[in-house]
Order: sequence, then structure tokens, then C-alpha cells
Amino acid sequence: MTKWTLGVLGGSGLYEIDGLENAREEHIVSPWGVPSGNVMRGNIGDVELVFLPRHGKGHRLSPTHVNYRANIDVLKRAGCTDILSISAVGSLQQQYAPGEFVFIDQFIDRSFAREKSFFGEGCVAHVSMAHPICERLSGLALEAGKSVGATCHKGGTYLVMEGPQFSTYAESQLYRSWGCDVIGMTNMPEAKLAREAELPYATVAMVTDYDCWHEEEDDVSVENVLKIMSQNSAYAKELIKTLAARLGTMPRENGTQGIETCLDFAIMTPPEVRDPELMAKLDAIAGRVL
Ligand SMILES: CSC[C@H]1O[C@H](OP(=O)(O)O)[C@H](O)[C@@H]1O
Ligand SMILES: Nc1ncnc2[nH]cnc12
Repeated sequence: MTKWTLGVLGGSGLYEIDGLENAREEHIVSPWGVPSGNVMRGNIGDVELVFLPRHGKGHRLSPTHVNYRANIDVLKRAGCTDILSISAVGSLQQQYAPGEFVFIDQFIDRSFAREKSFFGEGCVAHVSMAHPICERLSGLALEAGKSVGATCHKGGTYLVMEGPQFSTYAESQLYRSWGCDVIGMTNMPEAKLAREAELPYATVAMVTDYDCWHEEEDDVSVENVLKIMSQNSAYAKELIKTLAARLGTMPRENGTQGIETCLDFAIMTPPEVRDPELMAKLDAIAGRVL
């Protein structure tokens, strides 16, 4: 029976995880540069959990400076089978109130100052991002969220902005007019890179504010984000533990969305002209097909 190894990328306000059995810190080296830090690894029942705070301990890295490639590579090297992203977001719609959780199903990527692919010069690949979230993992996370008593919304579009400054009023209204539900700065290219690594990815978005469009609510600030996060991070931690315990009771067969095999027909460059240096760096990400 294949077991689950759940990678968890902790966002703003979630820098550590407690309650792991046999907890240990591991330093994993990546050919893609320096990851956000060491991973914390341990067990919850039969599930192995690998935790990495994406901004680093002490929140040292801005959304632009997170090395998303190294983080995903490290989780792949750690043997993760799936990745759960925990993220603070602003709400772009009245129905998502601070303190509530949105289980994202789509993204619009407006980030522009980040490395977005493991592939490129010397080996070109195109994977589908039509359905960026793993439905199975997201569904299980949603059940876990409900069972710990959080107010949960199924589905939602997350607009990824570059930051680090928050949006202008006009931008916030523009994203609302596009039908976006929440806004954040980190989940792209993370989700794209997870897909290239053939790792199912799901996002638990924790609403911390109404960005700056709402007539009756304060504009977003770090102060109000942290206040809401400190009130709600316990829910996120309980959700992770409940999800992991539940996964431990389920065999992990490959899902039905083809995520674990998405590189089968994605690579355009024939073996004889691939760049050997890039091939060596891709050992963990694409070793299955190289
Ligand atoms: C402190 S508010 C802005 C910050 O919070 C979110 O980060 P994460 O997704 O890691 O929780 C947002 O994307 C910004 O990076
Ligand atoms: N309003 C907002 N905009 C961008 N990222 C956020 N993270 C939390 N709230 C946010």
C-alpha cells in the first residue's frame, strides 16, 4: 500500500507545526538554490508530514524572494506525495469574511518577478494548468476544515499579485470585476512548479481582511492580517492534524487527474539535444521520465 507523505507549505503566521511524532529537522540541499529553510519532518499516525514555512523562520523572505523552485524541489526530494499550501488571503467578495477558509480551485497569476518553471533552455516542457488544484486533496482538506469547526467555502479563484505592497483601490475593484474571490502573493508559481514536479497541490486560503475595496471595513494592513491569523492559526493547525490522521486511514492510490504522470507527454526536447547540466538539476523533479 502506498503511503501519503504530506508536504505542508506554511504561510504568513504559520511558521511551525506541533504534535509531530518523531519530529526532526532536516537540511535538504537543492540544485535550484537555497530553500526557505530546513524542513521539519515527523509522523501523524501512518502519515509522514514534511513542513516548510515558505517565508522562512522569522518571515525573512518576501513573496518575490521566496525560492519557489528550491522549495518544491526539496519537498520532492523529501519524498512528498502531495502538497498542502496554507495561505493568508484578502477577500474580494462580501461572502468571504475574515476568519473563514476558502478551498481554492482556480488561480489567476499576475506575478511577474519570479522563476516559474524548472524547464527552459535545454529542455522545454509544457504541462496543463487547466485544473491547478488536486480535487482529491482539496476535498479531503475541506472535510478536515469542517470537522474542526471552521467556516469553509468550497472553490474560489485566487488572484496572485506580485507585491510586496498591497493593491490599489482600482486594482482591487478590477480583480473583483474579473470574478476573483481572494487575493494573495504566493501561490503562483508554487502551484505551477508543483505540477511540473507531478505533485498534487491544494490550497487552504485563510481570509484575513477585505483588501481595500470594502466601504465599511478597514483597508488591509499587516496589523489586521496578523491579528486575524493569531486568532485562526489554531484552526489551521488542527485542520492539518485532522487531515493527516484521515489520510493515514486511506491507501494512497494515484489520483484520477493525471497529475502524477503529467510529464509523460509534456517534454518537447528530444533526449539527444537536451542540456546535460539542466538534466542533472531535474533529477528529483523529472527523474521518472528522464
Ligand atoms: C502578511 S500579509 C501578505 C502576505 O501574506 C500572504 O502570504 P502567504 O500566502 O505565505 O500566507 C500573502 O501572499 C503575502 O505574502
Ligand atoms: N489583501 C491582501 N492582498 C494580498 N495578499 C494578502 N494576504 C493577506 N491579505 C492580503
